[in-house]
Parts: sequence; structure tokens; C-alpha cells
Amino acid sequence: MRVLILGAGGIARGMAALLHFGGHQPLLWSPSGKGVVDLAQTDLQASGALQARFRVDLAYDLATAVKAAAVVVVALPANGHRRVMDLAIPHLTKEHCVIVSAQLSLGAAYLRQELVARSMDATVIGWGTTVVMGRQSAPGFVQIGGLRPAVPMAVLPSSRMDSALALCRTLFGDRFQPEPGLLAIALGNLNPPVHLANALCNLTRIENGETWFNYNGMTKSVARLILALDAERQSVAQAFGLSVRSVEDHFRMSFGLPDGMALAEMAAQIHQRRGGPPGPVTLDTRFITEDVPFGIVEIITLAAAAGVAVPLHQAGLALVDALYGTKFGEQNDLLPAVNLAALMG
Ligand SMILES: NC(=O)C1=CN([C@@H]2O[C@H](COP(=O)(O)OP(=O)(O)OC[C@H]3O[C@@H](n4cnc5c(N)ncnc54)[C@H](OP(=O)(O)O)[C@@H]3O)[C@@H](O)[C@H]2O)C=CC1
Ligand SMILES: CC(C)(CO)C(=O)C(=O)O
Repeated sequence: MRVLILGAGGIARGMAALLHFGGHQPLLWSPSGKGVVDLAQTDLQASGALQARFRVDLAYDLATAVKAAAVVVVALPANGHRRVMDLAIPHLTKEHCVIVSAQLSLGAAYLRQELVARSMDATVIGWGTTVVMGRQSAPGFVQIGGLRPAVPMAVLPSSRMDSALALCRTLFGDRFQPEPGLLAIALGNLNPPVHLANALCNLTRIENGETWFNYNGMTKSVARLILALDAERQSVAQAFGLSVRSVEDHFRMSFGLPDGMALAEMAAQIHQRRGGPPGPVTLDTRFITEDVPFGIVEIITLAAAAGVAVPLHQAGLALVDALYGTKFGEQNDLLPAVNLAALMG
């Protein structure tokens, strides 16, 4: 099947390799064009959990590319979701299925809402995390850190779950878990609390450009902070009558670890097994610049709607605002445009 991937970074490349491996035809599109300059000259080489070397098809004209594909995947940081969705919307038809990988700030709801407003009935799928973990390691390369055995998903409209599930399985393997709705996906994305805690506690390493490793940075005290943030996230989910998986379950399921291990122990074991990925080496890292405005702010917004206090999330936001000298909350261009009341009703 022809699958258009909007994005050209670690996840887009990793998904392209997975699709190629499964006999499908990925097509990569970079919003600025810069993300695919290397791939115009050379094969895409995947190493790590999945090994492949092939010439990947590149798209330069979005309208033609959307027309050529039955499935479109949004695989770039949430900072670009609204802009890229707005560019794709005029070219989508009711035959298309769009996957948001991974959803933050109810981006799938934004897309479906804009499509419906234009009487366009395309299906929209929101994933709670990615199928692959990966980094663009060098020009032409992607280092795949792992394939997740479990990926939560929700569909709009929800009546299309069976066909959406079958499609996701055909393309990416038998790893998808249906969730009751998009709010469960929103509150089930674990990147924001994990990345906020890890980046905040390792900020001078990041700012000084030191070499450090993501899971080695998750020491016992960082793990305690992650768990405290996680307790707040779970209480927001509970207020909506949802049960979302804990951060420990997320680690267990993402990395195939046994039950009963403490979070810091899991992080230490992942580090021992894999080493990478490296921790961020510049303040301009999506661990903050994406996960705070589109993840932490999303949890704070949903908590306010549910009447639940999330003091640690508020404190985290205030701290990074002060550290960066900015107002991250103002950077979220999705939540103000989403009809939250409709989703909660
Ligand atoms: N990598 C991982 O292991 C994991 C990633 N995720 C999530 O998956 C998503 C993709 O991650 P990943 O591929 O690693 O990210 P990357 O930073 O590698 O993505 C780079 C791609 O995103 C595009 N992009 C970045 N910012 C913007 C923007 N503001 N507007 C438009 N396009 C933009 C770039 O465009 P251009 O080509 O024009 O330069 C490029 O194509 C993110 O939401 C991330 O949080 C979640 C879990 C694991
Ligand atoms: C590093 C990893 C796999 C876990 O924090 C991740 O989620 C990311 O890169 O976004």
C-alpha cells in the first residue's frame, strides 16, 4: 500500500523502513524540503532493531502526494501539526485515512473537526505513542532503537475502529490496542512527563552540550519526579472515568521488561542493554519545546476542565518558562482551536 509520511526525521524514516520491510511503499515529505535533501542522493539505511537499505520515494508536491496515497501519516513534532494538517486538508478525500503519530494536544480531533467542517469524511486515527523509536543518526541513516509491541489508538469517528485497526495491523503489524476515545490517547501519551522530568533534571548537561544518555539520566530521583507527575496525570484520567496505563506499564510494554521492576531499575536496564539514544545536547530540544507546550500544557488544560489540581505540572511549566525566558503555553496552536466540550460530552 502507498503510504505518505509527513515528516522526514527519526520516526518518519523508521516508519518508512518498517513499511518497506512489510512490502509497502512509503513516500516521504519534508515540510521545508530540507529533511529529504540527503535521501535525494542516497539510499535510506536503517540499523538497530530493524535493518534495511532501500531507495525511498520522496514527495515534493503535497497535493500530488496526498492523491497518490490511501494513508497519510503525520510523523513530526506537534509544533508543526496544525500547519502541516492545514496544508494537507484541502487535498484529503473521504477515502483517506490519516494517522497522527504520535498525538499530542488532541491534534487528531483538530484534524477531524476541520475535515467535517468542510464536509470531508476522511478517517483520523490518533496513536498514543510511536510504533518505532529512532533517531536520524547521520545523512541517509536512521538508528532504530526499538519497535513497540503495544501502541494505543483511537479513531474518529469511533464507529470505524474495526477497519482502522485492521489497516494499522496490515501496515505496521499486530501491535495496536483500541482505546475508548481520543481523551484516553491524550492522557496516555507518556512523553511529556518523562521528558519534562528528565530534561529539567539534566538541563545543564543539555545546555553545555555534554554527551549523556537518555535512560542513564533517569536516576532514582528523576524517576520519583516522573512518578509524581504520573500520579497527577492518572488522577486527571480518573476524573474523566478513564483508566490509562502507568508509566511503569508503558516502559514494560515498550521495552519488553518483566513485571515488578521499579522505574529507575527499568531505565538502568534499558541503558545497559541499549546505551542510546543520547540525551539532548541543545536547549532547542523537543523534550522541552514540544512536550511542554503540547503535552504538559495539554494535561494542565484537561485537568482544569475536569476540576483536578496538577500542582507539579503547573510548577514544571513555570520552571521551564523561567529557565527559557518564554511562555510555552502561548505556543500551543492546537488546543485553542479544538472543541473540547464536544470531545468531553
Ligand atoms: N524519535 C522517537 O523515538 C520518538 C518520537 N516521538 C514523537 O514522534 C514525533 C516525531 O519525532 P521525530 O521524528 O523523532 O522528530 P524529528 O525532530 O526527527 O522530526 C524532524 C521532522 O519534523 C519536521 N518538523 C520539526 N519541527 C517542525 C515544525 N515546527 N513544523 C513543521 N515540521 C517540523 C522536520 O521538518 P523539515 O523536514 O522541514 O526539517 C522534519 O521533517 C514527535 O512528536 C516525537 O515527540 C515519540 C516517541 C518516540
Ligand atoms: C527517547 C524516547 C524513545 C523515550 O523517551 C522517546 O520517547 C523520544 O525520543 O521521544
